[in-house]
Amino acid sequence: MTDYSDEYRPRDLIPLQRTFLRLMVDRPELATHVKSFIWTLMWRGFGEQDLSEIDMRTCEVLGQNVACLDPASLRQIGDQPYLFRVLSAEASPHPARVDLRGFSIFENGAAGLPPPPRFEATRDRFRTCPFLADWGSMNAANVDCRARGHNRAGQLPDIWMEDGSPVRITPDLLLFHKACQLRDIYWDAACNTKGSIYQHEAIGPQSLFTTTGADDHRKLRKAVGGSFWSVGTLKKTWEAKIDDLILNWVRNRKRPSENGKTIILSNKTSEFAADVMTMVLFTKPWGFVQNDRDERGMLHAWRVGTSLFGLAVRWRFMREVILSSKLKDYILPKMSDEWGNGWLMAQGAREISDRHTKLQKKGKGESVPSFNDVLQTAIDARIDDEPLNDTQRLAHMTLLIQAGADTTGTGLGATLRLILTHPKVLAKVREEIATADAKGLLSNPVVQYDETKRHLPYLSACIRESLRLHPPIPNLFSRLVPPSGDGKTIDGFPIPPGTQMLSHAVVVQRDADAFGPEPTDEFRPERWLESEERSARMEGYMYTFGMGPRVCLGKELALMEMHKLVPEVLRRFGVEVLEEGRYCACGGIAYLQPGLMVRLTARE
Ligand code: HEM
Repeated sequence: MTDYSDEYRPRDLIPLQRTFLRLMVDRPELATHVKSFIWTLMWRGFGEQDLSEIDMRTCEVLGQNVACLDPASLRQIGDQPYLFRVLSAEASPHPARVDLRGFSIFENGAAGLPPPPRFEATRDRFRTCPFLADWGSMNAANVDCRARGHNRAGQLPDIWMEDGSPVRITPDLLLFHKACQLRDIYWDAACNTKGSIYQHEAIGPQSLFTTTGADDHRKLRKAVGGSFWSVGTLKKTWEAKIDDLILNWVRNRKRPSENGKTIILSNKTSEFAADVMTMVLFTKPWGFVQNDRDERGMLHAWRVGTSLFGLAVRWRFMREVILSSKLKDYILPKMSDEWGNGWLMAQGAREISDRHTKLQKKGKGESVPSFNDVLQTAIDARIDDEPLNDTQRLAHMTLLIQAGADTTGTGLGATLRLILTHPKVLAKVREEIATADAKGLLSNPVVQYDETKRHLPYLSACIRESLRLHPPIPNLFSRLVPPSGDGKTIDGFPIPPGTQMLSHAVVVQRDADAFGPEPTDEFRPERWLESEERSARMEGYMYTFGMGPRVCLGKELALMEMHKLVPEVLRRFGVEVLEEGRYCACGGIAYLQPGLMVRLTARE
């Protein structure tokens, strides 16, 4: 019998797995004892062809027995008949696994569609549309269903490897799911390059978010980031203006025609956040609050559009064929549109042009007020002493509205939903607000950011807990291990050069080692209040706003909005929840679907 021991080296997964397969081939009777088999890091040293052969072999030996079988090669999945054979075998792979792999944006992307089909439907989909299986580029979409699946109790946890080893989504893309692994991925300056799916023009010119190279990103971030986004500047320059918006928002809700009326509160919070963004960008908000509506359907278009956006960047066929043809005129938003993302871009362009006119007048000595908004910082920004051009400025403005409006709105809506649907939590929050109010610790008419943090610790804990449990951007943000070099080791796992590494907030923020011992899929604000030391440790594991050099630019702004509007809603209104909706992760973003439907009644 072959001696396998020389190839068996703990932690050295490749020889280990290779050896294991040889053992199974030699002694197929042992395969009946195998319950689950997942290839990990198996591709190193193999070409695609070899991988396919290895998979064939694996499926032959293990396909009939194991409950969870994960082949190694995923490219050209549609051309691999053995996969269908495995899928249709009696002992099929774990359905959640197949969901994860075989599930595309088509099934999963659009709101309102039925829940993800099990592998039967997935298999049918491949039969009819094998070209959908361009996994090399579409892979990332599929992890969305992990977030969704997680809500369907019991489906996903068992696909994680107990020892924390990464889950391979495609041959060169690894998903890490332990919170302790995050720092090694996102704080490593050598890996601050984003994967190639960000390099596309389907969504316009490069912005902070789509800049892939570490150096280019650093320069752009330095130019358009900076102290503007610090908590100190935001408080000094913008908090009073945000107060005005909150007062308007509250006034709308208190109008006789509105008081006691059924509303979708989570949509109203998004409208508020959208106006904060447009105000911070251009000084004068675009009217979401003033007109008490989703102006030009921008929020709606954003939610619907992210599925297309996801498809455009991840599906090579879409990106390279469809969007390079005339068809793109029918698919992508246009500046001539009267609504949605097209209108957003057109309005952004008008704001920029209007600003140039005003600055020219100022240059001629006319009386024009000074601006201290984001647009002004983009006009003043320099990269290597060169100003940005207007296309770059517009890309920046568009990105900020998209990145900061509905995301923060979802953060607000989800926090209110979780508080309102947990009666004990709600009672504690109300009591905390009432006590602080009675002591005169909360400003009137609008609570200040610092006051909530200092005097409403339980409410602050609710916000953190909501951001942990229901992150508004449950997306995959990949970083690249330098293609040349020795690769990298994370948590003891060797990662080959050229690998894309990523994580997912929904998954990682349920890691019991980081956020336990309380059940991590439950809303327990108390976990943040046990001790400062524990709370700081958990904060270090939070991935909701990303981490490292590409951490969210608007994190402090989003937190400020949440620490102001949430207490204001709860102290100004009685709230009857008519339909709580559900947290829905879709196309890389999340929102409440169909929404948090409530009746607000003004309190004296
Ligand atoms: C609760 C609300 C928000 C959440 C959950 C959130 C989440 C995130 C995450 C996870 C990233 C990191 C992406 C990566 O690693 O590549 C990010 C980046 C970014 N966010 Fe936010 N964000 C929020 C609000 C905002 C706001 C209000 C703004 C407005 C300024 C904003 C602007 C940005 C920008 C510009 C980036 C790209 C930063 C870079 O690559 O340098 N976000 N956000």
